[in-house]
Amino acid sequence: MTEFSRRLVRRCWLSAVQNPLQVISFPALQLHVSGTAMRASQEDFENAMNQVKLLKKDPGNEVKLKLYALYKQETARQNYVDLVSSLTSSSKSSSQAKPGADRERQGYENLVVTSEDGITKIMLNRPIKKNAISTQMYHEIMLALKTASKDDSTITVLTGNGDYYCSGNDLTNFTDIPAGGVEEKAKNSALMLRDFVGCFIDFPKPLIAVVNGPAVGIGVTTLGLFDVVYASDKATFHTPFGHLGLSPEGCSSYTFPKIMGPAKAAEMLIFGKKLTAREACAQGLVTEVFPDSIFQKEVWTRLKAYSKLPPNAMRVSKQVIRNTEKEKLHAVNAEECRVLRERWMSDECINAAMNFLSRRAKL
Ligand SMILES: CCCCCC/C=C/C(=O)SCCNC(=O)CCNC(=O)[C@H](O)C(C)(C)COP(=O)(O)OP(=O)(O)OC[C@H]1O[C@@H](n2cnc3c(N)ncnc32)[C@H](O)[C@@H]1OP(=O)(O)O
Repeated sequence: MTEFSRRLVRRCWLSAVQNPLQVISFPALQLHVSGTAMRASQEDFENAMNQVKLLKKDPGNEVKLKLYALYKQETARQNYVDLVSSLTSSSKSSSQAKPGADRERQGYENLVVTSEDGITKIMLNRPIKKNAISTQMYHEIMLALKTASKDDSTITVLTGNGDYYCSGNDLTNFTDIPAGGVEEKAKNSALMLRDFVGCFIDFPKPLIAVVNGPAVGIGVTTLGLFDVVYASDKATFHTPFGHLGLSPEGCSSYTFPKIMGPAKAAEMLIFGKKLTAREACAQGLVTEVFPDSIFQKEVWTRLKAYSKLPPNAMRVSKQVIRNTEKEKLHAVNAEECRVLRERWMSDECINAAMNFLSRRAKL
């Protein structure tokens, strides 16, 4: 271990232990040598990362998560470039809609929300991260759903920008540890998840998923709470909870066995079997699959026709279909969040998240 990397690792650890909040805002791994700010080179940084992996004494989950938070800050400049690039691609994507005919809702950082032809479209707009849902996005989606539930559109659509529908929970969400430590983080996350899933359970109008590409984790589990799910034949459906040391959410522990039978649900939710769009359709999770080349055209033509049906009849029909289940779904949601709160503090879960963040594991 070089003197440089020893100092770098020591500084990360000391900061993490002494002042967790300061560590989160620690400037991207700058060292001060003889009064001059010196940025650690990529090589120094990678050396330090390797040394951390070789340490004989485990520094504990909390310190490890903070080290990875610092690791993510080193990628901040890349994130800036990525964000600009996602802005460019979102303006390309929204150009599919007719300019002027579309009422775009402002104020969302990672969503594009539009209303046209009686349809409110909520598009996850973080294509560079495969539409992984950051903490801020959870709040933005909740706000968009609450707003859509009261607007004058007749149906609401959730879709993704870019090649993915959604890669699930952003695995860096757990590197942002508050002063109360991992326990407080797990408690807050469970509360947020409960509210988030609650918005889908209570959504009063027809809710349609337009699954434009692969869906992972919570991007899949919540599909059981949609009224209709259309998928491109490029979409896949993956709930790798076992691999991540996690357990099911989004009411999937109840909706999936109901939709596809307990054995098929267990293969997905316990063993993480990934389904193709056609398999998901055969098992009832997806309503209809379209060839990718005609997916957008076919789906939007159909949705525009549906949106012209009498809105009150659609609303009432949804209520008749779903209302008897609501109480049960809220109870399932609460129990899933309680179990997950424990899971998030487990070594199995923290190690899996760190393996992904250190680029040692992908699905
Ligand atoms: C906090 C409270 C709520 C919690 C609710 C519980 C929810 C649980 C879940 O959703 S579990 C599922 C979590 N998701 C994953 O495990 C997916 C992880 N991602 C991957 O395995 C891969 O990225 C991939 C298979 C989705 C795509 O692979 P590939 O096509 O090779 O692309 P990249 O890996 O290069 O991805 C590009 C870019 O996106 C970043 N990224 C993708 N998915 C996530 C993610 N879920 N979280 C964070 N970041 C993600 C990836 O790191 C790349 O970023 P980079 O360019 O390296 O900066």
